[in-house]
Amino acid sequence: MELIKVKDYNEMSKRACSFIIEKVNNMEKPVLGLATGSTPEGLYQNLIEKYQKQEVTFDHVQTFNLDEYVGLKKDDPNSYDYYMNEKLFKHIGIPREQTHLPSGDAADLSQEALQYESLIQEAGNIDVQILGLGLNGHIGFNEPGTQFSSRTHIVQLDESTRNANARFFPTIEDVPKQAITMGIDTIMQSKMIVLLVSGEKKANALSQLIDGEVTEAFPASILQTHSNVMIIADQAACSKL
Ligand SMILES: O=P(O)(O)OC[C@H]1O[C@](O)(CO)[C@@H](O)[C@@H]1O
Repeated sequence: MELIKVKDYNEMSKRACSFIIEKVNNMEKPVLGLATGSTPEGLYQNLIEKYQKQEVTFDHVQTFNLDEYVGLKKDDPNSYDYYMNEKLFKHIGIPREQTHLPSGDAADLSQEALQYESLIQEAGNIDVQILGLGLNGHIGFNEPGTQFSSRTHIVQLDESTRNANARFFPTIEDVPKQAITMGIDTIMQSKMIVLLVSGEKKANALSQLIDGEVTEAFPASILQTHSNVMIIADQAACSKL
């Protein structure tokens, strides 16, 4: 794993943006894996600015998001579909049919999970997967205890994850209890992984990811075994290393 230490959130976002643009501009058909949460918002803002300055285009790009809440419709302001559209897709001229998220309101969620896996394979797998880091070591919505061999599946969200994400919802009761997420093995099949980590509250998790044992009790620890991982982390997040 390569660790790039940067000053703060802005630097992290800019660094990630330059890296993605370099890939997108130099690949014929790049396949990007995207994440939600607060961490990548700065990256997406930077990408929008670069698009507006005509330094990058996205019409040849396909995207696959990590996860989606179960039970929310695409137009629900708390769905990840809505988040991605508002914070990135509608600003960068990417054809919506080239963007993919698992559908959290599919009638048959198991079938949806299988189909999502097939779509990723058909696209030739993910070239660069952007990841955030959960406080408990989750990646995507793969909570502690998830098998490393997992593929796209339905998960019960930990109370700690529901609490951490409650800030986006009117009340904690409104936070869904389930999600559909790429599995750990799905994420690990990405050719490259870029993990973004910012803030002091992530410092313990980052230290455990880098120096802890590889265990299903801390899902992100599996990244130690991937051959091409770049971590871009700010000073606060690196404070326990
Ligand atoms: O970036 P945040 O908001 O700290 O979230 C970290 C991770 O947790 C999730 O939001 C899921 O809880 C992921 O999508 C994200 O990568």
